[in-house]
Amino acid sequence: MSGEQRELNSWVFMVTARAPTNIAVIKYWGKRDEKLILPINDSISVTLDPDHLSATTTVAVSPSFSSDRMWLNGKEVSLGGERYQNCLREIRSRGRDVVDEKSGTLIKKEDWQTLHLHIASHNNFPTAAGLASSAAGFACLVYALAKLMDIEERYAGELSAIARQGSGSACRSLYGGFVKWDMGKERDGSDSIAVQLATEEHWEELVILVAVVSSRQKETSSTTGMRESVETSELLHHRAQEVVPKRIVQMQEAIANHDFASFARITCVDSNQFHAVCLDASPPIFYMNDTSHRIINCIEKWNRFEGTPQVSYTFDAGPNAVICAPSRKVAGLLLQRLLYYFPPDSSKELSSYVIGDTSILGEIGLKSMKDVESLIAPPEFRSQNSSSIHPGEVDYFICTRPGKGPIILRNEDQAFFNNKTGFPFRISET
Ligand SMILES: Nc1ncnc2c1ncn2[C@@H]1O[C@H](COP(=O)(O)OP(=O)(O)OP(=O)(O)O)[C@@H](O)[C@H]1O
Ligand SMILES: C[C@@](O)(CCOP(=O)(O)OP(=O)(O)O)CC(=O)O
Repeated sequence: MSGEQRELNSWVFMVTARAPTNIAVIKYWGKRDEKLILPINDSISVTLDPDHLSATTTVAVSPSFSSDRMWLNGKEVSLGGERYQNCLREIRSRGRDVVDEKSGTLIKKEDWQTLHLHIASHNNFPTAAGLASSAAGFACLVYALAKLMDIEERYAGELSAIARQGSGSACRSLYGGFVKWDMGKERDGSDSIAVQLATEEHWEELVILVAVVSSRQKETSSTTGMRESVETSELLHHRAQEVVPKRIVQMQEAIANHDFASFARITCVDSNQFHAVCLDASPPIFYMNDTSHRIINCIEKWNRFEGTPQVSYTFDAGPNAVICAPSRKVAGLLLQRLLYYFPPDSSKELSSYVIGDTSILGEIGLKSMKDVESLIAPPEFRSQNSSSIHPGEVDYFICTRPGKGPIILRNEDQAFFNNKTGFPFRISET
């Protein structure tokens, strides 16, 4: 940095971005390189609407900062972990000369190595509950820092390869719509990148419903679960070598052709195989719980009753279900079923039980809990008794859809730092 800028130590330059989560329909499970986070198979995901599930991150740089610091959901967290350090190092090495137009400050590219960063991020959904907070979080961090440092990709997917080093699934959150993560072949991971298969508009009729079964932190992290599966499950190797390559081709075709029946079939069997791999690990890993199994049962029964898949289900490393319907009409039928089987416990209002894009509720005439109480058993369950109703087992539902990739939020009111000090407005005491 030049002499006169060194004296003007008061400037703060910052950028705020928002990035979505994604849900895998062909799962990533298993690494061939733990440090670079290189997978043993390709995967495909749908990006979820950031209005309902996303991370928002402000990154700031100032000569007045004495160290790199990060606040996650209002609480200071350490940036010392290898994954944060790898992302920061990769991003810093690509930083370019930047002029902050407001203050006229010039940051030279070599300054990025010595200037410290402040990072504040908030998720609009529970962190570490198996709702891919790390995917949205690392995608957002890398995207925001790339804007701050004016980084241009030297090859398509370069930013996704950096986000991947934060959390594998994060690479897919750099794009909207339908995304494939190519496992790649190179040892340095440069070809292990995300590629957009289709934008969110390509199949915008899809409706996605997340059943949040438990928002508590899970027992086995994805990272540990994957490592133990690679080390002990024979099924995992068969899956990666024989099964996934075929499914990737079939899934790409299903997405390209809006073929919901194939999309749903592959999504369900792939989720089930991923959980079978976890069960095949030694000791076995359980991510789904009884409620998850009941949700699967309810959907399988409905699909079989109709003779063709009405909706798909998939579960990541946790008990929450992500259910996909081909249209608003079918999503309405799905919601009626789910609210019938899994009503809230008596204390909850409908408006806090179903959140996100709740317009479908109105379309099916559900305005209050009274309407939910008067729902009748769906035809495929008419022969059963009331023991198939499980009040209070689902925390809440999020109604969403395929969504767009990361964006920059230009309104200064959306930043988490005071633009004079570069420190958070509010710091949580907890
Ligand atoms: N907004 C964020 N910005 C940066 N890092 C984040 C953010 N949110 C979460 N993380 C990181 O991700 C970690 C949680 O990741 P973890 O894999 O345990 O949960 P998850 O992503 O919710 O679940 P899964 O990846 O299994 O779907 C946090 O401890 C934190 O390090
Ligand atoms: C089940 C999954 O959600 C696993 C996600 O694993 P992570 O990306 O969280 O794991 P790390 O790379 O170790 O951070 C399937 C998927 O998203 O493809």
